[in-house]
Amino acid sequence: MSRKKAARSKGGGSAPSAALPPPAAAAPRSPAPAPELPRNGGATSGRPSLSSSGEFYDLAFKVMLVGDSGVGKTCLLVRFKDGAFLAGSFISTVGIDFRNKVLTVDGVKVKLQIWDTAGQERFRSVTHAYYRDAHALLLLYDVTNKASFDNIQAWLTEIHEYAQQDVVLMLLGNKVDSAQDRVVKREDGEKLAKEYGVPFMETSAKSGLNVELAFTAIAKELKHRSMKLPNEPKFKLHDYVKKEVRGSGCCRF
Ligand SMILES: Nc1nc2c(ncn2[C@@H]2O[C@H](COP(=O)(O)OP(=O)(O)OP(=O)(O)O)[C@@H](O)[C@H]2O)c(=O)[nH]1
Ligand SMILES: [Mg+2]
Repeated sequence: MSRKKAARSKGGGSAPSAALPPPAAAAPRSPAPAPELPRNGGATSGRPSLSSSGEFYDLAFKVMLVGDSGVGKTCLLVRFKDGAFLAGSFISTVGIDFRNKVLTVDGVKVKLQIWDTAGQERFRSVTHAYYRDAHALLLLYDVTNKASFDNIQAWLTEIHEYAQQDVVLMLLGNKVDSAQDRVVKREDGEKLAKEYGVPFMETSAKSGLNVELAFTAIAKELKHRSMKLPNEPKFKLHDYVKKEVRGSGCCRF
């Protein structure tokens, strides 16, 4: 399993790095959860745990970024983790990489271990092995690349085959800052998401639009599933995303 980045046609740039945890096993569809991170979702213990970066957290979940090569998975992760954009460079991810971030959700510290997968076909067998331990998947396409949108159906088939049935899934149309190059309309993304019953939002790793929101929404859903309090109303991810996207002023970059 390599964490290195292979330089692609558009030149150099920095990439996230961290010691890569291995998948629990190579065989897909076997429902054995990783002991550290129980299925959707579980506290690691009754007490807070300490992350490798020295931050305490109450709950930990694995989130996987998937989608065609070049849609902006690595940039989305870097934007979320570091608040920066890897401008002008495209260093295609090799295999899989990961970064951790601890969020505070309704007063609870939630650690997201975010796995950044390679979109290139040749690494597909590597990423397959990681699906089954993912608590949530962010599936990306690029609004300036029609093929990446057309491939969403194939990605959903793959997800259906390899991920857990109860995995939290969200569709993201990235690069909305590139308004002049847009070829996939927001309505098309909305329609596809509705067809498959998944929450949807448009994002920009470049401007930061909705990046925090996408991860926060996932963390909220996982936290609510894990810590359902009596008398607490059910958290509805779809409704939350709709409300927050409207509030974020979806089309300002
Ligand atoms: N304009 C714009 N460009 C972006 C955005 N996100 C990523 N890019 C650019 O798109 C290219 C690909 O981004 P990456 O994040 O490396 O793509 P990836 O999905 O990780 O690709 P693989 O690792 O090959 O799967 C880079 O040149 C980025 O600078 C965005 O939101 N807006
Ligand atoms: Mg990448």
